[in-house]
Amino acid sequence: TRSTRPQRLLAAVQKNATRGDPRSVVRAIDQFCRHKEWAMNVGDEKGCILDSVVSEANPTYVLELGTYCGYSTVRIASLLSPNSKLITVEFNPEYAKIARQVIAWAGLQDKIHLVEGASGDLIPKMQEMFGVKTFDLVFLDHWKDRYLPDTKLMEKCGLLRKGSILLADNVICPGTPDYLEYIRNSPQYESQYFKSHLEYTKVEDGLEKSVFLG
Ligand SMILES: Cc1ncnc2c1ncn2[C@@H]1O[C@H](/C=C/CNC(=O)c2cc(-c3ccc(F)cc3)cc(O)c2O)[C@@H](O)[C@H]1O
Ligand SMILES: [Mg+2]
Repeated sequence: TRSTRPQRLLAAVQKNATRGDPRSVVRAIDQFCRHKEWAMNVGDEKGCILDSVVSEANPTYVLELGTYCGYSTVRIASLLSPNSKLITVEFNPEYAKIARQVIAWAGLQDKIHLVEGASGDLIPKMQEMFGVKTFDLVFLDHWKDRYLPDTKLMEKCGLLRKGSILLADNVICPGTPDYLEYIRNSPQYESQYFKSHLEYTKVEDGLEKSVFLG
């Protein structure tokens, strides 16, 4: 049977990236998506904004919602300090299988916990499963109608502390109107919009960075 796009993306990583070199994995995926097949990775332009937010936050515990093929997982983890951890949530087993191999090729499996399941089921278990108290940074990049309910769930579960950062992809395209409305009007968050473009295109998109004020 014909291969899937994630399988072809993984093959491009294994062909063009150097084992143990996360930046070469990121570059190989961007090349594949720009010149061969578009895929819904955060991409290189928004990826630079992601890099600066991660570097500035220097987080110990990071949560990513929506692993897909692991592009942003590798991009974020490559910037983390030695004893920090990235937990990434993915409910599609096929995507999880590909992402595990992309993460392994980058040599980042010791920094990353990929947990399979739905975010709504896993968020309430984060503390018991991983001994996490609160997350310093959350990257939201899963189904766009899940950003708001999962943010409310993280608040309810006490997973956010004063200064925790939420960084949301695609707030313009495909768009997350209910999330934007909530987060920009809530007195519990200080938000900032980083204008950019939809990965590998000239279409407008952007990231919304929101700091939880506690
Ligand atoms: C509740 C739950 N729990 C666990 N995993 C979950 C989950 N909900 C989704 N997932 C997982 O996360 C990824 C899904 C990502 C969804 N992202 C997008 O739809 C997306 C789309 C575009 C896009 C823009 C313009 C177009 F014309 C077409 C597509 C760009 C993007 O950057 C996107 O992120 C995928 O791996 C899915 O299995
Ligand atoms: Mg996205």
